[in-house]
Amino acid sequence: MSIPVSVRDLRLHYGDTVALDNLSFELAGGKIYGLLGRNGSGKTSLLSVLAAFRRATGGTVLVDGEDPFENARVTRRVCLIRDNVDAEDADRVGSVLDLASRLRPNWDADYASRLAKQFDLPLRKRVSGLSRGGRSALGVTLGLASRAPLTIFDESYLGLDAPSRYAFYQELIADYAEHPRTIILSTHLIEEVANLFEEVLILDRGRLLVHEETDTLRRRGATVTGEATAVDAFVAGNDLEALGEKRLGGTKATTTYGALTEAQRREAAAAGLDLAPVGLQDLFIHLTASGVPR
Ligand SMILES: Nc1ncnc2c1ncn2[C@@H]1O[C@H](COP(=O)(O)OP(=O)(O)OP(=O)(O)O)[C@@H](O)[C@H]1O
Repeated sequence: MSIPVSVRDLRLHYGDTVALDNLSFELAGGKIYGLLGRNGSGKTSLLSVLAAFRRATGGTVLVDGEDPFENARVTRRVCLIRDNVDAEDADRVGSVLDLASRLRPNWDADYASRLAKQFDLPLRKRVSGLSRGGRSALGVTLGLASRAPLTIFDESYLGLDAPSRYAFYQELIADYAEHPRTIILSTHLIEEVANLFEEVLILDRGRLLVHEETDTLRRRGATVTGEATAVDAFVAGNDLEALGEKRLGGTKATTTYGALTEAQRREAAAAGLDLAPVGLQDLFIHLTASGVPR
């Protein structure tokens, strides 16, 4: 039920603004992908092209092997949930779900009802009367219950409060395990969702900066923890770039950038230091900071 995505030399311009600049990548599908990037890096533009909401200026986009633009066979199998959920303001929430049940081939009505209850969706209320959290809850319900082979959440759950966001993450993982599909999440809440991502793409000013498995990406850095002087000696002795540090009494944890060699790992162990993969957010901040050599 999952579908692959292939992007070659994709360009998208809005007048003089270059939103996407020769992007190329392949998603095999059947995974949860994280799409990260600073404000204005092109995430929404990319996702809009994948879901055929916009036509590319140049390059090739294949979703399940076909150009998605004005291609109903593909678009009915792609569900993009945007920040401000696409629903008529005058419609009642219940009618929006009804409409989705008619448009979405894999719609699961029982699951939609269960999600509506879980997220306290007021079915009789008009969309215009929903709070920001209510709009996000509607988006999440539409996105999950659609079970579209390519499901995309573009920051659409950020209006939910923390308990509801965690409920969404749990639902996503549980439903994805039972009904595997290709899922892309764009987010600024990196640490919260990092564990969901099997692969991560980072956009930077319209270009693809990183496309890697999450575990591989995390090994681009390390958190070195132990007795403070030993940590400092290890970091300085190996000429490691420190991204940040935390101290607690005589103990220190320094986040470093750069993959460690086996010899360095052995040296750390011999010095009584613990090594852990680095947090995705720390890496993201480092990689997308202006002035950092790439
Ligand atoms: N409709 C539009 N008209 C003109 N420029 C646009 C339009 N939509 C986006 N842009 C520009 O294209 C670039 C990419 O924007 P996009 O919304 O895709 O980025 P984003 O990564 O989703 O940003 P954010 O994280 O802030 O939502 C930005 O420079 C933005 O100003």
